[in-house]
Amino acid sequence: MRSVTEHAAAVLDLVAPLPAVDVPPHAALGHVLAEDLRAAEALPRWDNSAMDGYAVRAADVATAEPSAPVVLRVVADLAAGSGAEPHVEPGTAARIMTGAPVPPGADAVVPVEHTDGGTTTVRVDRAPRPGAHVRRAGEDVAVGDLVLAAGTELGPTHVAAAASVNAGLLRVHRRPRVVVVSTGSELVPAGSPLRRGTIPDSNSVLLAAAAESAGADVLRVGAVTDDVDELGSTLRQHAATADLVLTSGGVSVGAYDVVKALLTAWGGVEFVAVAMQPGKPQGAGRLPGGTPVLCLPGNPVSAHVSFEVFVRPVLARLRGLDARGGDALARRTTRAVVDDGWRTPQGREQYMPVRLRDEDGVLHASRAARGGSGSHLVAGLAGSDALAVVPADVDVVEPGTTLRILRTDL
Ligand SMILES: Nc1nc2c(c(=O)[nH]1)N[C@H]1C(S)=C(S)[C@@H](COP(=O)(O)OP(=O)(O)OC[C@H]3O[C@@H](n4cnc5c(N)ncnc54)[C@H](O)[C@@H]3O)O[C@H]1N2
Ligand code: MOO
Repeated sequence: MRSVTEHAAAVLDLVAPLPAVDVPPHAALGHVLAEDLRAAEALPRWDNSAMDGYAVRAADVATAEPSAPVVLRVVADLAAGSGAEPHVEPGTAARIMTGAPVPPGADAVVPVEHTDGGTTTVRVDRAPRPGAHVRRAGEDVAVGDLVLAAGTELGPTHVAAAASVNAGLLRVHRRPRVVVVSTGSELVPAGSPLRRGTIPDSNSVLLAAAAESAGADVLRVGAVTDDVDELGSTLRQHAATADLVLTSGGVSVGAYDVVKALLTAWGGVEFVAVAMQPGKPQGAGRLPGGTPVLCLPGNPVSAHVSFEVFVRPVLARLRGLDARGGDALARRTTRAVVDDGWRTPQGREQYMPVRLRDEDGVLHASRAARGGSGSHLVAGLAGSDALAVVPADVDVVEPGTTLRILRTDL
């Protein structure tokens, strides 16, 4: 049997970061930056007012107080957006709004509350310190500063930072296009009438949602029957447009295990037993045109675990997250104390769906489904927010043990 680490490395080797494309900041959410973004403009671009009020020479009003106000002549009215550059000579002021460039000569802003609000002359009754309420050019970033590093997964604050330095386009990795196919003659779309023997296809729904939440654009083909020709034409039809194809089901030793039968005949895909539970039977390789394909086991919990352990890191690499040098999986791991014990198969690393609870800053994990580790317990899976990882050489997990936790809720 192949270890989890070996199989994870083998599937990662199938892909490389996708090429870069240019997208505007408002469309860049969730993309990964392909190049450093440096500031072409300082931010703020010019000294500007932090208050609605009057731009003054601080020395002119140094003695101002309510009982002895200083009167200045108002020489300009500067709204935000005004490009005017009036010179504020001694004895004068410019009315100014928040965000407007501070005019030459002025070195402080007096908030309107400390004046009479006049438009031809203004009475100032409080002395500002020099520099008061002036936002300095370049105090946020200077020209040439690094704003966002290559490899950053762009969230709302990142795209805002890019827009604020006036980036019209961002160089990001293209999002992966993932095709999801379920196999099994027992499968019908959720919501269809069921008869004895048929079940709803939950894996294509699971895997499509998981891939989308991991930053992919997904085409969910749905379910095909255990017919080699049907699967073959479906894969041929969609492989050309995909960066990654995910199948579920049909990879073990059954008489109708169609994925294994077809892709073994096509060549290019290796079917292996991985020392894990669930998720033992796995296929990985390439379709005839070269598109990477990962063939996950059909049991729903096995498909979920396989996605989290093998597919999510593959999507991270396609998206360009490698550039950060981090392991996509490592960032999602933590440790927790197990509340309930259970038996585990020896020689296979176990991934147990658990629910996490914070108790005085210590993370606790308990099994999410009453039945425990059964790889068919798909509804119970919805009550889990992580997978507890039990090392292969352990056969009993005692309550109170600390285990590595792979979070699936982040
Ligand atoms: N004789 C053996 N039988 C099995 C072995 C084995 O080693 N020897 N391994 C078991 C393990 S472990 C797993 S995991 C499964 C994997 O089998 P397949 O990938 O071939 O999956 P299927 O047989 O197609 O389906 C398994 C199970 O999952 C249900 N299923 C499949 N697809 C879906 C779907 N899209 N939505 C919901 N449920 C799905 C299917 O109805 C079966 O109940 O093999 C074991 N058997
Ligand atoms: O390995 Mo299977 O994936 O246990 O249910």
